[in-house]
Amino acid sequence: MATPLVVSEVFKSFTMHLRDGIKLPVINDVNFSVAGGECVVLGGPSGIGKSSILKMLYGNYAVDAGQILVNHQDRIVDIARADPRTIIDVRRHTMGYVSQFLRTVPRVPAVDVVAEPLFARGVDAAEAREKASDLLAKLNLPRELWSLPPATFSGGEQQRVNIARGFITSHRILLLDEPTASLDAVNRRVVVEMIAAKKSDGVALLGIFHDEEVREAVADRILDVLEFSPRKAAA
Ligand SMILES: Nc1ncnc2c1ncn2[C@@H]1O[C@H](COP(=O)(O)OP(=O)(O)OP(=O)(O)O)[C@@H](O)[C@H]1O
Repeated sequence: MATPLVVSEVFKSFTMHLRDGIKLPVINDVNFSVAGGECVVLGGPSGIGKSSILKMLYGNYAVDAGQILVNHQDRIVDIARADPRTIIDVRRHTMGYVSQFLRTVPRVPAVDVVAEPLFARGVDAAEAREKASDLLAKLNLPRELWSLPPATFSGGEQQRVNIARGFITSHRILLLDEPTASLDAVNRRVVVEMIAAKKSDGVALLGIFHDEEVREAVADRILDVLEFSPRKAAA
């Protein structure tokens, strides 16, 4: 089977249109791949470009040059050049993303927020809700919250809903942007176990973890993003 994710010669800069079009180079010549069953962690100092890399991979940020090759339903898709419809299809079937914050939808109960990626894939609603409930129980979200919209939940409760939503599918690639930032020690351990289970299932994981204990527990490899920094080249 082809490698799930291959990033090759990627460059990214931000153009500040309100500041005379000043160009801020962020990363140069990014090269790495993530194999199935592997968890690669993006490391390096604050502001070096870790989140920007994840956002490019997920198709949220444009890429100046290079390729982001994703093995999607037995063909290779280059996210750097894919049209929006293809990117939506890749997100639905192949590549998941757990951001640090939940984007809450008014009036939708937590259990349906979690089950939604399965609804989108045509899974039976009762089956999807059962799987969502299992994940919310595993993440110790109080049962009385499951039927409520998450808008008023605490930061850690919202983050657990977000993690459950990101982990509910069997996507072959999972991008994790600080998924444990607002969690207590017990729930951090649950997430570490959930990541280990994804690895055993052959999922390719790429994440940012500022918590050193979590990073050490999940990382097969730490990629120092400083290596790709234009600041390094200028030093
Ligand atoms: N949308 C944007 N527009 C302009 N500049 C941006 C944008 N997003 C990020 N940047 C800049 O790109 C650089 C890298 O930011 P990024 O968030 O990727 O870093 P990071 O390594 O994830 O940082 P941290 O560990 O603090 O979260 C920063 O200098 C940031 O200001």
